Amino acid sequence: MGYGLKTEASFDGAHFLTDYYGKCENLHGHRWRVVAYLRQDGLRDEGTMRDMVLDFGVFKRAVREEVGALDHTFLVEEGSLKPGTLRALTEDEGFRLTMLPFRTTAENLARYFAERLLARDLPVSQVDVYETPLNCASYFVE
Ligand SMILES: Nc1nc2c(c(=O)[nH]1)N=C([C@H](O)[C@H](O)COP(=O)(O)OP(=O)(O)OP(=O)(O)O)CN2
Repeated sequence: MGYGLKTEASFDGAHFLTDYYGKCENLHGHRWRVVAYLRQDGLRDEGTMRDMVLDFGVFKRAVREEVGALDHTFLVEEGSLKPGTLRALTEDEGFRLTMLPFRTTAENLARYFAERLLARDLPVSQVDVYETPLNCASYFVE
């Protein structure tokens, strides 16, 4: 028993999968769709958020901020590009990179967003990341 909220945001970006043998080893782009779920046993009992899990406005702003931070960036797994390549992309070309300490799979991105939202004290229960309209990975918070 309990209550849930759901909201979503999307971001455009580029990535490639390290150690992947197939087309995804090449640099390519996605419009990633991120769906976040909150779950709580009871509702707030006082104040502006009485009888809510959380104000939708607070929830959607948090998700938009976390997701928007990656928008129009190149998601790069740390250690996957040579230092000279990184320098050329950032210093010479001025491209915006998001360095991540994991392989940039939809599964890892779902966990990444869940952890970022949990760090904001939101009662996150699940994050889904759609890499394409039909393919989705989920991370569940126990
Ligand atoms: N479990 C996962 N599998 C794959 C991931 C992933 O994150 N988790 N990622 C990829 C690639 O990033 C790739 O871009 C997406 O793969 P794919 O479904 O093959 O791409 P398309 O939808 O463009 O394929 P179509 O050929 O158009 O069907 C691979 N796997």
